Order: sequence, then structure tokens, then C-alpha cells
Amino acid sequence: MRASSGSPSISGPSLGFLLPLRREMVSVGSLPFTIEAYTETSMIVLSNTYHRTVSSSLKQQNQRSAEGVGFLVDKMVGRSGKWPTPLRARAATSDLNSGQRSDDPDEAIQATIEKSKKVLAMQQQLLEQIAERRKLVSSIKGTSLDSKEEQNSNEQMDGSFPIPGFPSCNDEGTVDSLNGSSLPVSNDNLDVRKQLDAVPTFSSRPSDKNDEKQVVDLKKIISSAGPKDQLKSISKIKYSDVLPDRKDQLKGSSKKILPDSKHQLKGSSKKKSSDFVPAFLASKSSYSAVKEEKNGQPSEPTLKVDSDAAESESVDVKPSPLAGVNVMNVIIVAAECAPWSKTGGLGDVAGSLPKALARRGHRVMVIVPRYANYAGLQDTGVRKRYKVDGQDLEVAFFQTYVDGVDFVFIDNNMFHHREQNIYGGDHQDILKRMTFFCKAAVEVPWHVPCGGVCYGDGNLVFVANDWHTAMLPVYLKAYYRDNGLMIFTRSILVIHNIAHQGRGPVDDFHRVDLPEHYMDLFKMYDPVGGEHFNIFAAGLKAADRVVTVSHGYAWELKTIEGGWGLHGIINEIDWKMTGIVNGIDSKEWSPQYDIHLTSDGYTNYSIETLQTGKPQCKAALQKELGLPVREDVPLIGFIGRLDHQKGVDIIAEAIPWMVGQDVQLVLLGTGRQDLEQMLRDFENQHRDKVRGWVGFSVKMAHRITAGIDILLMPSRFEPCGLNQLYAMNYGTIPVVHSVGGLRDTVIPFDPFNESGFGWTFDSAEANKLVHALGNCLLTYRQYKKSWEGLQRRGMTQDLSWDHAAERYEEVLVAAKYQW
Ligand SMILES: Nc1ncnc2c1ncn2[C@@H]1O[C@H](COP(=O)(O)OP(=O)(O)O[C@H]2O[C@H](CO)[C@@H](O)[C@H](O)[C@H]2O)[C@@H](O)[C@H]1O
Repeated sequence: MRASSGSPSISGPSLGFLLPLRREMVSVGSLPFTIEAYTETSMIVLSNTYHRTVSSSLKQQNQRSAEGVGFLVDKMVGRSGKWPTPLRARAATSDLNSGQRSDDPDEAIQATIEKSKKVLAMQQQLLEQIAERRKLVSSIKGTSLDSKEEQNSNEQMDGSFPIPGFPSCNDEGTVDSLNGSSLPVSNDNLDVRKQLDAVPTFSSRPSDKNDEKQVVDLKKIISSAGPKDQLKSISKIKYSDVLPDRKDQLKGSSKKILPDSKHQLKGSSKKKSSDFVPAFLASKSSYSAVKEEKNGQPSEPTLKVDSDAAESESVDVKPSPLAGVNVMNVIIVAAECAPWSKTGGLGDVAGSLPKALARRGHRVMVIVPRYANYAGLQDTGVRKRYKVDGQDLEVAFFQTYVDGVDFVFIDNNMFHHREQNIYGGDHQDILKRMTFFCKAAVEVPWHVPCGGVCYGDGNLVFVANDWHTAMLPVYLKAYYRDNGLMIFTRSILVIHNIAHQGRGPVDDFHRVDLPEHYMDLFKMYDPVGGEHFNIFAAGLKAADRVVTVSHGYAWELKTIEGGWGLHGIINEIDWKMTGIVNGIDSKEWSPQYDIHLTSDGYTNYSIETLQTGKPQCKAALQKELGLPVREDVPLIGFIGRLDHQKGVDIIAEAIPWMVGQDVQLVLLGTGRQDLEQMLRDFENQHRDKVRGWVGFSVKMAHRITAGIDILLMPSRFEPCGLNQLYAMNYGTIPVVHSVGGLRDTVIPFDPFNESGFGWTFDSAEANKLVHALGNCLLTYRQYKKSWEGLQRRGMTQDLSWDHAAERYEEVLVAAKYQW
């Protein structure tokens, strides 16, 4: 819904069958407002175009009831506490000035109208102050700044320009109130902050609409504050809350009241001088201006042009965020992120979970190394220096904005040309890369303006992934929170695979620049590794919350077999651990929209066209692989890393049985050289039936998923597994070892009830695989109806990230309120 771009409409919001008894016009600035009184329901309605915006979003919050409108009036008159329910304004039976009941409904309505006029007058006053401030800001922008001014303006990059006479965040973490007194950031204020965080999202608009925008924003803020705090909350409006801005920056999450603690660095490090502060942090340059010199020239931080911002002539009316009051700033930090970099499932998750969180209304950023010269990235011009293992290295920050998510790329030579070998190099190399990456990532919310505005560190959660970024929760604590910085920032560590832990000799501790007393977090002993340095162990202890990618794996991690030496720690941190099954990117991995199915004889298909589309993809795959093109032969596939985890050797053991059947088999993978060779050998030995594709090809992974009938996943352990989810979404039937996330997601087929999604076997052994696959083939050949039922059930599941994102949100909130 869009509001008109002309002068605001003065018609009231639709209350269905009701006609207003009284209507009066008032104006705020150039904007006319109507005040309407409905005696039948005792409702008072303030309206103009923008008011409808607010009331419609409130209506949504309140199940589209007219209560939403009443709620707005509640806030506008600031007396809801005296009314029978906080959501409904029964104005006709209350005297709004005294709170006493009045026998004269007309009098009460008149009082409400008077009160409403006062509120509107107050708004007008606010608008004037804002206009003044805007003039001031633009005159500052137009003047050449001396260095002190420049630093000040840079410190305001989070958008928190104070309104003259209005509250601003000060160094003590308090918010100055309207009358100059100070409000500590108390629970009370946090309530207001939560409410402010939850304001609906509006699109950015051309600057000539600024005044209108400000009215919308003021109304949003007023209407979202708690009734009794309505005036208090007005006194907390920051200039950033009313500045026109890019739509994603207007999300509630960016309207933090908490101060950005980088401004407190000096004071707090003085206070805690005994605490360890690494050299790079202590150096003033590392937290100075956001704008830094680029090639000797002062450079403006790059402001991203939102593609749809320019096109928007009027207000995009959006419903309030799904996350409601839980809207936060979320920064996902990962060593890989699809589509730019991917070696496996982590890349998929880092590329798609953020988008689902953004859809819920969070302001979301992903930080990932810049391994190659990716197209479409902008150099932000920001440069920082970090010390790693005694070396002082410069980092540049690139960025782009896709599907509501800010993607920030950490750039340094050490990452370049690594896209084919992200985790390559010797032990020291990778330790250095990941340490450097984490040191730079943790300061991104201070230094890198996305859409012109830094995230800041209030209401912020980092989500680190696997051992590569498990240093981040440790640095957050050791460098910042122990020094009174980023005190409202939280960290979550996601376990995608505990088998890789960042182990090394104890001496490695001296390469990661931490105070001595942090050694205990890293030091581990086990019979295999002896005494060693373990990054995953430290991250798990330091993170505020831990997530793993399925319920089954969360349980397995606590066992000796599943914990890979970390089961002791996992059991200790059980209280802060949650299992959340991954979702899938339903645009990227959908047979209907899959871009890899649009050529070479493949075709997109949906559940409606399954019976024609999938056979067409099967024929195209057989043709592309050089296998006999036959619709009746079951085509079986495997996609994955060729290593012990994925159990491709178990398939190898079953090959003699398989080739004795009338089947075709395609295996796609890369990894251990002996297993790669094994794939080639199988192809050579059984050219009419087997294809072994050695390599990493996203296109082939999609085409195989669409073209095969059956997907094998005999993984020895599988934290979640994405291929079985993709398979089910494409009407391909999984046959899996019932472990970890595979057990959670592949419900075994029950022929009596015609339920379930595939076949499972209970131990990672070839004979078990053969037994399960035998039953699967029998159903494929002889029970076509059951087969189709399996396909349809798989395809109609909701495998999207939306549900998982909701669960992640619960964890974000738990972390936020945890100390
Ligand atoms: N040769 C190849 N060519 C093209 N694409 C290939 C490929 N080999 C694998 N892939 C792709 O890589 C992804 C692998 O996903 P998995 O879930 O199996 O992840 P992986 O074990 O890497 O990750 C870990 O993290 C994920 C995410 O949490 C968990 O699901 C998983 O259990 C855990 O082991 C899929 O998208 C797959 O198509």
C-alpha cells in the first residue's frame, strides 16, 4: 500500500460501518489532520494520509481490530492508563482531563479533541526543531571541517545526531531527558527501547518528502511507546529517528538508544588500566574516524544507493516487522558465504539464514573474507590496521546490499585467490587468516557504514560459525566487554561441524594476542591430541549462546562418540545450547525457479508439473552424463565432500550389489584424493551405469538433485545435512543413515499409513544401505502411487528458512537479555 504523493488526504481511516458524529480540522505544519469522534463506539480518530499508515500497522499488530486506532488515540492523549482497557479509547464515557467519568459524551469528545490538538501542536514544535537541526547539519556538511569536527561528525556516523533540546546518549550510558536531567538505561527505559525497536519499517523516499516523513516517524515513535511512557518516549527521540534514510536503516533495530561504546573507549580503558588491551585497540587510529584517507585523499564513506529508494515517490506502507519488539542488529560472521564463496553447507547457511532474519525485520549483516574480485562490490573507503602474530596489517572493507542484507567483505592480500582453497595453507597460515578476520570483523559495526549508517554496538548480536570464527566471541569478551566496551553486544556460536576444531600446539596461544588468563579457555587435553590449543573449545565457553544445526546433533554432541573430545564442554554448556534444523533457500533451491534448469534440455517444474518436469530433467541429466536415456531405470545420486564423514566409501562397498541391479549411479564430489580416484575407477569399470564427477560444480549439484530419483546419504555423522532437504524439495527420495540432522528430517516411509519421506538405516554399514536401498527400489518399481506420494509429501513440506529464523530469533533474544 502506498500513500499518495500529493497533499495528504483528510479522509478518516475506514471504520467500516461507522459514521463520525463530529469532525474537526487541525493542522500540523502544512499537514491537515482530521479529528473525528464516533460516539457509537466512543472512538476518537486522528487522521491524515500518514496517520492511516500508522493506524494500519497498529491494526495489524492488534489483529486488524479497530483497537489499533483506539490505541493511537490512547497515545496521542496520553491517558490510556485511565481508560478501561489500554487498547480501546472509550472517550465518550471518560473525562480526559480529570480521568473522571463524565455523563456528557459531547463534553468528553470535546476534551479529547482539545487534547489531541495539543499533541499535534507539540508535534509541530518538534518538526520545527528538526527542520532547524537539519539546516544546521547541512550547513556543517557544506563547511570544510577541521580535524576535531571531522572526528565528531564521524562519531555520529551511527546517525545519532541529537536534536537540540532533545535527549542524546552520553558517555555514562544514560539518555538525557528533555528537561536536561538524566535517565539511566533502566529496565523502564529498556521497555521503551524495545518498543521503539519495534516500529514498523518504511521505505526511503526522495528528500522533498522529508517533512511528511518526519510526521510519519514521529507518529511511529509516539504510537509505539508504552502508554504511560508516551511523553517520556517523545523526549527520547533522536535526530536519527526522524532523518529520512534508506529503508533498511529505518528498521526498528537501527533506532538504538544505547550509546555506541566506542565513544567510551578512552574513559573505560583508563578505568580498567589493569585489563589487557591489545596494541591495535589501544592505538587511537583503530577507533578514530570512520572516514579515512584513501590513497592519500580524504574519502567520504561510500553511501549505497538503494535501487528502489530512488524509484519510490511515496511511502511504502509495510506491516510491522514479524520480529516485533525483538528486532535487533544481527551480524553473521563466516569463513564462506554463497554465492560468493562456498565449499559446503556453511556457505549455504551464511548466504540464506541472514535473508530470512532480514525478512523478519532484523537489520542483518554478513561479514566474510573477500577471496576474489567479486563483481558488484563497493569499496567503502574505510581502512583499518590490525596486528596479527606481530604483523601490522591493513584491512579494507567492501560491501554490497542484497535481498535486505548488508554483505561486508574483509579485504587483505592474505585472502586473495583463495576461493578454491579457503581452508588451505599450513596450520600457521590458516590460524593467522582466521584470527585476523575475527579481529577485523568484531569492529565492523563501529567502522563500516552500511547504507550510510554504522550498526553500532547496542542491541547487537554476532553470530559466529564453526571454529574459523570461534575466536570472535573470545575477542568480543577479552578486548571489549572486559574493558567496558560493547557491553550490550552478544555473541552466538553455531556448531555446523565439531569434527573441525582449530586445534594446534599450546604455543599457538601466543599468536592470538590475548591476556594470559585466557589461556585456560583454549587449553585442552585428550588422549588423541594430548595437551593442545583448541579454538572451538574457547569459543564455546566464551559465547553467550550456542546453536547447533539439528536437535539430533545437539544430543550427539554430548556423547563421547559425537563430541570429538569436546563432549565435556558441551555438557557443561548445555544450558545455553539449542538445536535448530537448517532451512533451505527456497529461491535458490526450488525446482520452480532453479536457474540451472533453464537450459540444456532441463526444465523448471513444480508439484503440478512433477510428472512431466522431473522426467525431462532426468533425461537431460542422463544425456549430459552420457548415460543411456531411459525413463524406467532408477537414477541414484550422491553429492558431497569425499571424506570419512560423508560415507562415500560405504557406497563403494555397496557398488558390486548396485551394478548388479538395473540402476544408474552418479557421484559428484571432491576431497580426499584416494576417494576421488575411486570415483574415477568406478566410472571406468561401469561406463554404462556409473558416473563419477570429481570436482565442485554448483550447477551440476542442482541438475543432479533435479534429475535423479534417489539420493544416497550414508554419512557417518551429519550435523544437519542440506542435500536431503534439497532432494525432498525437488521430489527426489532420500535414503540416509539415520543420524544427526538426517534422523530429524527424513521420516521413514510407512507403507501402511502412506507417510514419511524416504528410507533410513540405523548404522553406517554397506549391508544396511543395501537393505534400505533395496526397499526403496522395490517401491520405485512396483508401487508407483506410493512413490508419487513420497515425492509430493517431500515437496509440500515447509523447508524454508522462515521457521528456523524464528527459532534463531528466540536465541538472539535469550542472548540479548543474558549477562
Ligand atoms: N562437489 C560438489 N559440487 C557442488 N556442490 C557441492 C559439492 N559437494 C557438496 N556440495 C554442496 O555443498 C553443500 C553441502 O551441504 P552439507 O549440508 O552436506 O554440508 P557440509 O557437510 O559441508 O556442512 C556442515 O554444515 C552444514 C550446514 O550447517 C550441515 O548441514 C552439515 O551437516 C555439516 O556437515 C550442499 O549445498 C551441496 O550441494
